[in-house]
Amino acid sequence: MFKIQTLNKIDPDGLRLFPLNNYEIASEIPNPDAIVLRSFKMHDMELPSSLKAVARAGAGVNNIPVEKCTEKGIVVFNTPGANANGVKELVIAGLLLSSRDIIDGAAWVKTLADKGDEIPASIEQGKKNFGGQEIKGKTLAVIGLGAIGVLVANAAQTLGMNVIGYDPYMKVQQALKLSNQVTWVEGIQPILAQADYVTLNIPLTPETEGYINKEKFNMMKDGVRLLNFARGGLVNRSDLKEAIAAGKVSRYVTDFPNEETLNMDKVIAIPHLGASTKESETNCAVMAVNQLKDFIEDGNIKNSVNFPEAFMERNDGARILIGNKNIPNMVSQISSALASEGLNIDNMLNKKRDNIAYNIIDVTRSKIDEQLISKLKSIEGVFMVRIIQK
Ligand SMILES: NC(=O)C1=CN([C@@H]2O[C@H](COP(=O)(O)OP(=O)(O)OC[C@H]3O[C@@H](n4cnc5c(N)ncnc54)[C@H](O)[C@@H]3O)[C@@H](O)[C@H]2O)C=CC1
Ligand SMILES: O=C(O)C(=O)COP(=O)(O)O
Repeated sequence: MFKIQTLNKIDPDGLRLFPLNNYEIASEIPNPDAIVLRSFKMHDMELPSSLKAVARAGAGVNNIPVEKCTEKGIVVFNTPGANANGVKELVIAGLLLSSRDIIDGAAWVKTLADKGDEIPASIEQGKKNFGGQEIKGKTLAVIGLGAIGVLVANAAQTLGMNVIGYDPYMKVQQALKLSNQVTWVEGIQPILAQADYVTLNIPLTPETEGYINKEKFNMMKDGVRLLNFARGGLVNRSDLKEAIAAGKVSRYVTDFPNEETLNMDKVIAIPHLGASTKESETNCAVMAVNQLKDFIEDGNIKNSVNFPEAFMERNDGARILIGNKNIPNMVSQISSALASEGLNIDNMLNKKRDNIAYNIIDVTRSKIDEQLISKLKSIEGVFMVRIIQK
């Protein structure tokens, strides 16, 4: 029986892919093999020694102590692109909310509820206070051309916007999906200088914390509209406050409000709804569960943020999974240890990512003595060993 702990409510259409004869799923469960979560912050959590994997049903992994997981041999997964359409649609809504005074106008019109027959005339009289501008013909800068950024860029382009994009680390698969009407800009200064609207679609990492600061605001046009559907920490709060007060930013639309931004003028605050659609929740949960099952049952890795991609067809024997530091002489020590136990390697995969290597080894024997685990773990540099018996 594998034990799965859920730290957020996970879409049932995903969870039901865990066969109940083989999996126990609960929000509180001792010694879990794996955790599935959405935005729950795991940083203060003790990582149980039983934990083999963490699956983020979503994109951002800043709520997970990824480095600590890697040290403990815990594989962290996310679900790239699975909620990108949900976020794209809300970013487009954000573009419109920042352009037309829909929110203030809708709040004002409610105040007329007791005015009876005067309502239509009052509306025509008062609507002049809620005018706006159109997005057609305006320039949108998309910062981060990943799963979300590319969808936003393409959609905004079809709405008649002049779309420019910036992403020094863009993946080829994303480049192939980007409309050829979107202009690629090399530097952050030239892209911010041209933009009437800026949308942030980059991850929050130690490098991007406070990415939009005084220096970047100074590169922008006066009256720019800034959209942040990525993470609150990307924007320096006090610099934002100054930029709004100075008229540099005419609207800040964010899916990640906090105590300060909620109390600022010109801020449209949304309660982190980007991925809160049935479609995105199902897509993320299904992808997370399938990836997790493939890892727990067969050791294959797809869409991990800390381990290399690894897939090998199984034979009829047992499977040994080994994580080790990416240093010389590991494979020969591992195969000597297996040979000393009389194990014959049938098939082997060795994949590397940054400082770590991951091995999938199929042997001809179907049952292996679990003592092999401590023998392999005694090799300097090996930090994770698991045996999947046939
Ligand atoms: N509001 C919401 O509910 C949601 C928010 N998000 C946030 O959006 C972020 C992006 O999501 P996806 O597009 O799915 O991820 P992704 O990984 O497909 O795309 C991120 C892109 O940002 C680029 N990038 C990284 N650092 C950069 C920098 N300094 N300058 C320019 N580009 C940079 C990467 O090269 C990549 O192409 C997530 O990390 C998450 O924080 C994601 C999903 C839902
Ligand atoms: O996928 C992401 O990065 C998100 O921000 C979505 O978060 P959620 O799953 O809605 O808590």
